[in-house]
Amino acid sequence: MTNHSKTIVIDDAVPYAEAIFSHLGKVITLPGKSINAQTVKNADALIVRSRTQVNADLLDGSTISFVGSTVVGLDHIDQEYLTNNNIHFYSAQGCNSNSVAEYIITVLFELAEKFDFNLTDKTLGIIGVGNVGQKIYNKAKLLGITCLLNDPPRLEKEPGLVASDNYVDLNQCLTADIITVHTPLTRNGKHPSYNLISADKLKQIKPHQILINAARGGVINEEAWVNTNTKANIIDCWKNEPEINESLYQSAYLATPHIAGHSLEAKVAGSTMVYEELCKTWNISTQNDWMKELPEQPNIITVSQTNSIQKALNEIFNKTHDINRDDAAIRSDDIQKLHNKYEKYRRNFPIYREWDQQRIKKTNSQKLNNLLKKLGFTLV
Ligand SMILES: NC(=O)c1ccc[n+]([C@@H]2O[C@H](COP(=O)([O-])OP(=O)(O)OC[C@H]3O[C@@H](n4cnc5c(N)ncnc54)[C@H](O)[C@@H]3O)[C@@H](O)[C@H]2O)c1
Ligand SMILES: O=C(O)[C@H](O)[C@H](O)COP(=O)(O)O
Repeated sequence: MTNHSKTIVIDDAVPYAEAIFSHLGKVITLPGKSINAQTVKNADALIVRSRTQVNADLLDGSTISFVGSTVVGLDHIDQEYLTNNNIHFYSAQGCNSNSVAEYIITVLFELAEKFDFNLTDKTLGIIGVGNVGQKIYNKAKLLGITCLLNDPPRLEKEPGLVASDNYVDLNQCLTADIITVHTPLTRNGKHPSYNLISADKLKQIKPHQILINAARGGVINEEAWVNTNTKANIIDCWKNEPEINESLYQSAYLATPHIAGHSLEAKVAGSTMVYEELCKTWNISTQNDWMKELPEQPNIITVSQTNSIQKALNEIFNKTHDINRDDAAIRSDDIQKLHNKYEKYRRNFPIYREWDQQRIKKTNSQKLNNLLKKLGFTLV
């Protein structure tokens, strides 16, 4: 039964918002950017993704006592303000890490195909080995890709990692053939990540190297990146989205509109994690009736050839999430059109499912079948 005494304002990009949250109170859904002081003034809970700045300007004078974020990045949340004002805050850490890891692995296989190299001959540098970075590392290891890892804050907490894994300093990590960044965007503290790959650091990059940013705009210095000669730039996260830097955009071999974490599983995990926390906070039992709204399993994937495992995997990854389609969807030489398409496409992003939801028709290669199982696919 709906509790009409409570009001919950929710970003309308939170999937199944009405179905999941409506038994807890009156649900008001709004585009994240349209959530303002007026719309939250008399509400009890606010549930955002990344497009709402949560701070004193938004919440001063409101009745909000719970803020939930169904995404991971925290750079849009003034957590100190929330603590000081006794507002309960919860964010769905880890909810989309597998989605981003699958995006990166898909990108790697696409690059290998395009530039005709063998991934097992390359090194992959992972900067930031948290939920996302660790999953990329685990998958890369299964696929025989050599990794260099960099995460000074994690090493301080777990010094034993140096001995057991390929942890290196940033300069060494920047020698990898392919470098991918997965730190949060932070400007303070002992290890700020803003401008981590600075103009100076970019001078170390050689023309055979590939740079990927699916973390946040600003971790790699964009102004210097535009003028850095690389083999390819892959960019999912940008400064000033959706008004992204035109020259950097044109330099990108693959440019996607901040969708690496947008699998259906990731979005649903973000929503349900916040939902469970809100139920706990309000001391209300959870319900799962809304789950009947989830779409059916995707169709079975068939692989057209198995002579090359790398090519077969590229085909399969592309069939689960077509990253070239995401790039093409926003491509435009007219920067204004690009900016418009950017936000529109990500807000209406086509549903895709993670590997563990996918069924593959058993191939005639036992090695490929084993690898697919280890990567989470079901063979039928
Ligand atoms: N493109 C997308 O759709 C998408 C999706 C999810 C997350 N993200 C971004 O990726 C970031 C990472 O996500 P996560 O779930 O792995 O977060 P996480 O907190 O689990 O991991 C971040 C890791 O980065 C490390 N780190 C912090 N500062 C560092 C520094 N200066 N140098 C090296 N390592 C550093 C931390 O120690 C931690 O291990 C998020 O904060 C978010 O901004 C983007
Ligand atoms: O930080 C995160 O979790 C991701 O960047 C997330 O995918 C972004 O959320 P969105 O912009 O879709 O609201």
